[in-house]
Amino acid sequence: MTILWTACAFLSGSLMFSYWLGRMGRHNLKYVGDGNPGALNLWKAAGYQLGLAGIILDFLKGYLILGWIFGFNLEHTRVQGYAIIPIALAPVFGHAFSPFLKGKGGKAIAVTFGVWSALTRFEASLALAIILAVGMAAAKLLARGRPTSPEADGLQVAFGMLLLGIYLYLGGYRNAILWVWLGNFALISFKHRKELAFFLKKKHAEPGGE
Ligand SMILES: O=P(O)(O)OC[C@H](O)CO
Repeated sequence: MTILWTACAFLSGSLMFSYWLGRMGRHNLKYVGDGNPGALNLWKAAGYQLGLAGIILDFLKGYLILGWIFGFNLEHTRVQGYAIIPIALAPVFGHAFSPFLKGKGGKAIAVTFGVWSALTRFEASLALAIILAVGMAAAKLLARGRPTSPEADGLQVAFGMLLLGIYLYLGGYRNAILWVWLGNFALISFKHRKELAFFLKKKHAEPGGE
């Protein structure tokens, strides 16, 4: 059953709603902004109505499938022990490596919120949203109101996910949930590898850098 549920969750995550909404509005998100087939670029290309629809649908494809499989309550779920790990990670991997885009999916931020909403009844998603909002406000202050770079945004997302892991650990979440977080964190870092590499290179290029 675990394999079947994992396959269903992967298929749900691989549905590229933002990308398809963009195509319906004659926008190819591969050529918008950073080329990510996600809701932010849909918003930029087609406006806030479609952008919001993209965010909601990309969120729901993680939330609803896991809610259905886990029964919207992880304390009394029919899925036992570590079986939740592949199932919970499947929507995120589905979006990141969608077969509908020949394996080149998106950065998986919106679906990550859906997954953590289903796993923790919104608690971890709220924590992540607050972490990212505080990070964005701090970055805006540092940039003195100028728009932040895509590299800085990517660093913030990866760092936010790292802080979410600390939050889950301190919150006493069980090992299986912490493994889900580790997989999600690794994937988000991988999908932002160019942005992270930019900062690593910059540090090495600085006088005194190794
Ligand atoms: O991470 P995605 O692919 O869900 O896209 C969402 C937003 O565009 C984040 O930048």
